[in-house]
Amino acid sequence: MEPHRIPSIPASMYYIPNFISPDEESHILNKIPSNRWITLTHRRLQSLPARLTATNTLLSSTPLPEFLTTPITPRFNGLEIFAGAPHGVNHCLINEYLPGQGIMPHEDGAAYHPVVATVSLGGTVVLDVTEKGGGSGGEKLGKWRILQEPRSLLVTMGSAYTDTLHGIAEVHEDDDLNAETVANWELLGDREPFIANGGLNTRTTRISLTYRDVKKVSTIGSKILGRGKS
Ligand SMILES: O=C(O)CCC(=O)C(=O)O
Ligand SMILES: [Fe+2]
Repeated sequence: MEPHRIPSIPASMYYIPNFISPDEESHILNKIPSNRWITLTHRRLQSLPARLTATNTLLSSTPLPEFLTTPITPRFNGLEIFAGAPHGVNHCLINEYLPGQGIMPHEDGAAYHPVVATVSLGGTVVLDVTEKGGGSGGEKLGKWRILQEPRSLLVTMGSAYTDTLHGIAEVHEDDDLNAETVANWELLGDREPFIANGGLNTRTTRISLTYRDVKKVSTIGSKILGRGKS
């Protein structure tokens, strides 16, 4: 993973362009169920294999569907991305953003083992990453921009997971994209379109798959079956 590390960001974020092929990308896009979207004001999403409960518990005995695991999760294993996670990947959030849509700056929090792996499909966006404030005000907080190309993988772990917020601006264009302003510029699969376009990225529909390990998994199913005792 070391060659993929994004420099300048707190440890650790990694960016891998072309993590999946164009054929794999269209296969996944075709398999996303059209009738399972949960519509929010600024985007829509699917939470698989189930939504977390109010206590952030994954209450499901169904594994992730095949289109989300093949070929992606074996590649995570090859890179040992979830090697330290108690369950490995057990959850995936599918987010869809139309041009002009985004997500407010937030942290993913303690419900998950502190590793997120994001596969991007469709369009390109800038993810804004900011250092969390210490509270006293005054101090200069770190800010970084990560350009996420379609078919790329972004991995966030460690203090990048615990000490920063991430968000996507609600814009139709990302501008001023260059070596000075984009933290993963040298790691991009293809910088040419942004250079040719004067540092602009025109948003098109983007779908992201965020893979995680939900820490609390209910054993209710196995209790019902009388297999819960260990
Ligand atoms: O779409 C993305 O890349 C980010 C999604 C996100 O931050 C989340 O689902 O928590
Ligand atoms: Fe997030």
